[in-house]
Amino acid sequence: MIRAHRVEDVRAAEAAAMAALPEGELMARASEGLAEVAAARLAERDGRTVVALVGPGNNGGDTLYAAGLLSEAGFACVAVLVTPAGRASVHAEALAAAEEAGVAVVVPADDPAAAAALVGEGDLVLDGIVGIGGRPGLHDEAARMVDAIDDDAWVLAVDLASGLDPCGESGDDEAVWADETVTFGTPKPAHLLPAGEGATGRLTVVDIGLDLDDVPAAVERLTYDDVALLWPVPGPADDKYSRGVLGVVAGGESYTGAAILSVTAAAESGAGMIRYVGTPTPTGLVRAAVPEAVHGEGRVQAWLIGPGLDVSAEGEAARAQLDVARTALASDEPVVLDAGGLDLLDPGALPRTAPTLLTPHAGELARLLSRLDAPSGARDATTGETPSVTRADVEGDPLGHARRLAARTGATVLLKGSTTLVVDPDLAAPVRSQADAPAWLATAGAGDVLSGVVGTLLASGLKPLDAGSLGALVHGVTADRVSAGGPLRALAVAHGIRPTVRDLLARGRSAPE
Ligand SMILES: NC(=O)C1=CN([C@@H]2O[C@H](COP(=O)(O)OP(=O)(O)OC[C@H]3O[C@@H](n4cnc5c(N)ncnc54)[C@H](O)[C@@H]3O)[C@@H](O)[C@H]2O)[C@@H](O)CC1
Ligand SMILES: Nc1ncnc2c1ncn2[C@@H]1O[C@H](COP(=O)(O)OP(=O)(O)O)[C@@H](O)[C@H]1O
Ligand SMILES: [K+]
Repeated sequence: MIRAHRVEDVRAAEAAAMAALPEGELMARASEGLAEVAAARLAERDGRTVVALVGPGNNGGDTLYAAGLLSEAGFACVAVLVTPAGRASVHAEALAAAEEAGVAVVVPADDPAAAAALVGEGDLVLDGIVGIGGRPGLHDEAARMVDAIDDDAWVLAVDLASGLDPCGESGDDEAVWADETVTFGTPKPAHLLPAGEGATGRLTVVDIGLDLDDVPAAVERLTYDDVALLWPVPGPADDKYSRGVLGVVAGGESYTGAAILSVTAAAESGAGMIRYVGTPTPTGLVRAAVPEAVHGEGRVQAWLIGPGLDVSAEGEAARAQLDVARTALASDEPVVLDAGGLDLLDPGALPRTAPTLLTPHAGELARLLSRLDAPSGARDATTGETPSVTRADVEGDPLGHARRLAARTGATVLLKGSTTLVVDPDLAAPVRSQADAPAWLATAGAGDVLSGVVGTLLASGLKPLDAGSLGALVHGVTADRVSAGGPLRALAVAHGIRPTVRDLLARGRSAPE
């Protein structure tokens, strides 16, 4: 698992490490690690010239020391001091060391055009303007130098792309857009959250000896090796019931395909048993496509409610299906609520007592929050009234809105997107953030497949945070394999889950202790 820590926890760990080390040792470790990565990238790209953009704090200090090491290694290095008071406001010892090592020093205020021209010559640019002490945004002079970076240069952000909010709460509108970030000790939240990861680029962590093992993370990302740790693997004493029965209320006469996709994905994920509840057309299709599923109500360990479900459908069969969904929601069984099922959430019946996982995309989350916010609880985007929350609002601040929905409902919220966030209703718990899928997965029916995977995991007894994030990881990795760089269809992703889980489990078995 990749764990990103809060800035205050990083600072405390740095202070503890510094107290036990000779002065300057931590910064030396950071700058040596940074210079090593920079030298490797220069060698890969046959680069010779290094431009270091240097700000006023320790981030600039790291960068100056690294520039000195690169100069000693034979690269042509220029330090551009993007600080209001030029030389006077940069890390003095680091500046002296850099100059001693042969780094040329330029103050843009003296001649902005000449400084910009020099910046444009860098094969590799070290962004050392600000790190974890930075506020979002760049001042004008820094922005001018960043604009002068050549399109072909490799931009290496030091600790954090300058201009980002280190906490990853606010956007990246004015940040440096790095090809790679070399961070120290541990990732920071901005590296893993939608508000920062685009500007972060490839993430490389340099170990500087911080001890954060027992410090709770702010953001977590599951990796391949977590599959073997978390995936429910049956033992000799298991039977189909003990492994977890998943009830699926999905599909209707309008959207028949969603039922097949979610039930297929559940079967491919290894559900002990699937009980499907549908209307006649999807029922016939599920019988043909997934003969393993049984039909009708019965005891389950979790319900998946909603893919392709039309809550306004009329007719006896649709009403009977919706009755099952409402009874399941009112029960004390775990529930995954997806797509149309989200419309069944009754604000008066929240929070549910049992584990509950909501799996909206941005538009569904906006619609649900708008409905829950409305005084009557009845307003809906489809009525023509202006919703209080729009899709654009959610896309502008996905984490904030996922947290808001989790707080409002007491449920775990999985917000789908190119980065999928899973937020626990205990807002102090780490946020899970998964970004494993190719953009080819943005295709109709992909969400139905995800719901079948997470439903199976919830039925097997995983808590919603694990079920959601593990499901998103496996869904994304499967999509990547199925796509192999080209188009994919949702049904192919569903069929790819079984071999993907098998291979990820085998990887866990062969991993060294
Ligand atoms: N604390 C430590 O022991 C270590 C810190 N390290 C480095 O130190 C960095 C943190 O250093 P600092 O706490 O000095 O903070 P930074 O160097 O990140 O920046 C703080 C300075 O930048 C100014 N500033 C903030 N936002 C700005 C903006 N948007 N535009 C322009 N100026 C802005 C502040 O007024 C302050 O002077 C880390 O990111 C890391 O690179 C590493 O050397 C490892 C050890
Ligand atoms: N740009 C993207 N890159 C990677 N994955 C994406 C991207 N856009 C969407 N996804 C993923 O594709 C799936 C789409 O789900 P959803 O919007 O519910 O589709 P549908 O309702 O048609 O099934 C989600 O798992 C989401 O995380
Ligand atoms: K930086």
